[in-house]
Amino acid sequence: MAADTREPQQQPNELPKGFVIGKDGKPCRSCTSKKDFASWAQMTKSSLKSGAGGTGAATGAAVGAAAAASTFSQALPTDDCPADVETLGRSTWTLLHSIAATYPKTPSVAEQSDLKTFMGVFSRLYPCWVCAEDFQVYMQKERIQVGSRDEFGKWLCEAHNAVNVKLGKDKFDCSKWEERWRTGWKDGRCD
Ligand SMILES: Cc1cc2nc3c(=O)[nH]c(=O)nc-3n(C[C@H](O)[C@H](O)[C@H](O)COP(=O)(O)OP(=O)(O)OC[C@H]3O[C@@H](n4cnc5c(N)ncnc54)[C@H](O)[C@@H]3O)c2cc1C
Repeated sequence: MAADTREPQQQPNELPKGFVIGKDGKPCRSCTSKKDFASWAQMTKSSLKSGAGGTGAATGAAVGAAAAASTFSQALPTDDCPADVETLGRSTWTLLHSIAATYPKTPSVAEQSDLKTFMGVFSRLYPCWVCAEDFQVYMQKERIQVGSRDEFGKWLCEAHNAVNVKLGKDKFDCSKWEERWRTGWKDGRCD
């Protein structure tokens, strides 16, 4: 889902849609879904077998990917593998929305400052670099709201929705963010 054509462009000509190379020129697991990574492994293995590789850095990336991806694809049914873009995303949203859920209703100046700092650093360190770049742009456009739990919760919900829209998913109803992440649903299914 994280298909991206931005720099670095050290990719062989034919890549499965959604496969992303990291800034180090190697396959970026945390930017790519398991499915796309496995497709890349198959393609790379076949192309290496037939002797039709790319050149220079692209070939290096391909060889690295073949080795990494063959292990990765064999290990698909287990959970103890490096996170792909979806597992990483799901876990991260859980952390972020849970931070919103426990953020004070009336935060102190220090708490507001901590949250701003955390989110700024987070947006630079997020392991999927294409996701991180877009999130930084989002944060520049939509200034973070940290004045209260509800303010931050809704800001984060809208930020998550921006990613949902980018990925072609439905928007979440942000009036329900607390039910989803703090109180549990009114129908009692979380009790
Ligand atoms: C900062 C960030 C940027 C990302 N950028 C990309 C990207 O560029 N490309 C890419 O492929 N993936 C990206 N991801 C990952 C992506 O957002 C998803 O996490 C991943 O695709 C798995 O999606 P999912 O359908 O399991 O649900 P997720 O989107 O992970 O959501 C988890 C749960 O949160 C709830 N939820 C959904 N929307 C909202 C909302 N708006 N507010 C509150 N709760 C909500 C739902 O109950 C859902 O099941 C990013 C993740 C993060 C944290």
